Amino acid sequence: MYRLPYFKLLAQPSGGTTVKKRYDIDRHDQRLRSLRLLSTLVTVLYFCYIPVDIYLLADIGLRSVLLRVLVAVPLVAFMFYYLRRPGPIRHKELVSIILVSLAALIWCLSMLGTNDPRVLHYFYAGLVFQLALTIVLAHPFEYSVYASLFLCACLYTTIWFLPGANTEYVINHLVVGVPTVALTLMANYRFSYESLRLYLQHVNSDELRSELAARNKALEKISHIDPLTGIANRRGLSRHAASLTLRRRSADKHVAVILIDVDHFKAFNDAYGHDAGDDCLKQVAQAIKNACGPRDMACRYGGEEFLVLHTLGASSVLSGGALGKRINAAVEALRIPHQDSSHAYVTVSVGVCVGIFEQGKALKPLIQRADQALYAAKHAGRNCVYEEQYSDVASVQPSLFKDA
Ligand SMILES: Nc1nc2c(ncn2[C@@H]2O[C@H](COP(=O)(O)OP(=O)(O)OP(=O)(O)O)[C@@H](O)[C@H]2O)c(=O)[nH]1
Repeated sequence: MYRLPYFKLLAQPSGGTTVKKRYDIDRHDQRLRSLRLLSTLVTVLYFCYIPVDIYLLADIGLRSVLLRVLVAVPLVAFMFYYLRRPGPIRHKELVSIILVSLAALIWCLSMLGTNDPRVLHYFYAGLVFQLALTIVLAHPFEYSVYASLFLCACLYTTIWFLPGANTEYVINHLVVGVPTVALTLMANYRFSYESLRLYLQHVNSDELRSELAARNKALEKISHIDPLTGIANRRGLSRHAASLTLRRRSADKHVAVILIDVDHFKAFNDAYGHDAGDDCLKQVAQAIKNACGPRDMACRYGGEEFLVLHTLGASSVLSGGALGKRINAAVEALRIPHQDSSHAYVTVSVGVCVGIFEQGKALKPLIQRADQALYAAKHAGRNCVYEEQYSDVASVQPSLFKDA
């Protein structure tokens, strides 16, 4: 069976329920606000017509006042009370549209009491109710259709009982009434459909935005991790260093940069193959990470080189040199055979530089000094730790921590 696109959209599944239910829930407040405002305006307009009734059709003036005050006022009061209560927006819209339909019925009943033939001109005003039902209050299309049918039934039943009404008058009225009903219903359909379509567009772009945010977050996480060893990469180090400067604004700013380089790694690759080299790097990375404290940052600095940013301060028990030694010992303890090393196992050389890490300043000077210390460790025979102190004014000679 053919269904209008508006109803197809409403019936579509969305987030475990239907579009209709989500639309009603998500747009409740917005729809209620406009329903309240427009209902108030329509009510004011409705009661403003009392003097018009009295002026144009004096014989039904009292009847009109009584019907509007005794019947319409309590109904309007009930509607505004109901709009304030919690409940689904569709129920509130239904109450509002029923009230407008009843207001039209009350108006028709008033007209029935007159003997004044001028009522035939005035009766065209009944079509104003159609405008209120479909365009002004802009209720959901299905409600507007039922209410329009009810209004047509009221108007074109009453019309036969008006003084002086004949077939020609009824046809004249229909000539205006039928297009008014049809065109306003079309306008209402368009409005209902467009509102729903815009809402769905909004939902889709919201979903896309949150999906994009989640993917960006995942991507951001991945981009800070070295895929081979699973520890941080240089980007991760930069991010950590930046957060460190923020956190350590007034605290002790001493840090130790520890550079670790696997000894004779080219020879290891040549002897055992690249895959075994990869596996060795993974184990070394894990050993370095395990040797570090919770506030330290271990990263793969490049190739077979690692860097640890060790935060010194009241909470840190180990000095930079001591942590360097611990890392050196941890790698040696892995006992990864290395036939081309004089130590018979895979070892690392370590360069340490302790210095002040100022906010906004790059780590680079400290890393350069750590690299010099590492170079010294390599030249001293490898598998040892060298440390440098860094200050802007003085350069300090490397000192040996552990004999190879
Ligand atoms: N398997 C593997 N090898 C790597 C990786 N990255 C770098 N390398 C290798 O690491 C080796 C580094 O060699 P060198 O810079 O000469 O240093 P080395 O042989 O360790 O000598 P020293 O540092 O002086 O003790 C090169 O052969 C690179 O190919 C990697 O991700 N996996």
